[in-house]
Amino acid sequence: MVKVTVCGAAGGIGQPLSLLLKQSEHITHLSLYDIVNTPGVAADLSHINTKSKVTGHKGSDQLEEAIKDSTVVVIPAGVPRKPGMTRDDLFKINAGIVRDLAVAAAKFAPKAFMCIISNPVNSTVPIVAEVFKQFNVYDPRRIFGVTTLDIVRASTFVSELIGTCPSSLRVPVVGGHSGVTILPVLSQVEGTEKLSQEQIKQVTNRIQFGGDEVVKAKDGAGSATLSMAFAGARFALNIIEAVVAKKTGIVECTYVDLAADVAGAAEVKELIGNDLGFFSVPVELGPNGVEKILPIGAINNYEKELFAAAASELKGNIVKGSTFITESPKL
Ligand SMILES: NC(=O)C1=CN([C@@H]2O[C@H](COP(=O)(O)OP(=O)(O)OC[C@H]3O[C@@H](n4cnc5c(N)ncnc54)[C@H](O)[C@@H]3O)[C@@H](O)[C@H]2O)C=CC1
Ligand SMILES: O=C([O-])CC(=O)C(=O)O
Repeated sequence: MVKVTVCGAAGGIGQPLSLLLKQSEHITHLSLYDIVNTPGVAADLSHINTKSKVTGHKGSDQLEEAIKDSTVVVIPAGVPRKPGMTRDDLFKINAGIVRDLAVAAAKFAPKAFMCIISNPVNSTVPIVAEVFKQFNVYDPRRIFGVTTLDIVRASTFVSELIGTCPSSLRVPVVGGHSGVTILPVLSQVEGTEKLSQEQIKQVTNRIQFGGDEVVKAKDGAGSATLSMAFAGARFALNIIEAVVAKKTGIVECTYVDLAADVAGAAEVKELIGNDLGFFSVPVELGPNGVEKILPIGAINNYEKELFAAAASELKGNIVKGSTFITESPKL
């Protein structure tokens, strides 16, 4: 059985994400959870003639049934930004939502691969980690912050400049998932040497603030949903390929706990400093999730400046997420 549960399945991301996941022949059960509208979304998707059974679950009374024994749990639940807001402004509402979903997962699907989309990702992933620790089921190889949209955007924006095929251009983007904590490593991308430093700066800024571009264009109607659904499905399906189909050599940048006792973590910590617990790094996926953390590789002086500018904000975000759980009454 390969059960994938989408929490927030009736939302702007949740619906197209579920549609993309319904196309996978590896998934046998697609479980859709939300506090509204899931019966309709599930009935609709269930008519698609692919392998997975689709079930809809609405409201917290049905959360256990929704999430129980999931192989993968994808969480795009919570509120999105409006113009003028930062991702951190979403913490007030989304931290509690993500905590409650993490509690259900820790109790009823402790072995699930957790893919966290809800913002602020820099803080919500530490929240999930702390919840799993409290339930003594924490495995840092199985909890991921989904930063794939940054990579997708970077491939698009850089390709536009250097004239390559966007779907095959791989641009490493490490760090976190908000503004200056998003760190594109363009010096490692062949073809960028022909760009001026001004162009590099501009495209770096566009990647870091790509989310704001969409928030502004949607003008109060939310943030990226369709591109996020694409990115989220790519990430979740890569996990499934690695775990279920045992495909090797799949590498994605994703925001993980560097405490993961896996090859490569120490090397990355040396580059970014020991006190940053979570960081998006290139990860090789395997049957247990994070198989190997790959080196970030050489970065140039401009990128070193970006790394330095990211550290304090990212650290603050991580502490805010962790302490939301550790400084509250025991769950
Ligand atoms: N990681 C990333 O790169 C990105 C993250 N996001 C984030 O994803 C989140 C969702 O965005 P949208 O889908 O646009 O929002 P949306 O408002 O369209 O959908 C969110 C869904 O979550 C549901 N929900 C609320 N509380 C819930 C709970 N306790 N349990 C289950 N479901 C619950 C809502 O009913 C709604 O259907 C936001 O926090 C947004 O900032 C958005 C884009 C990119
Ligand atoms: O910008 C937002 O609030 C949503 C998001 O994370 C993104 O599009 O990267």
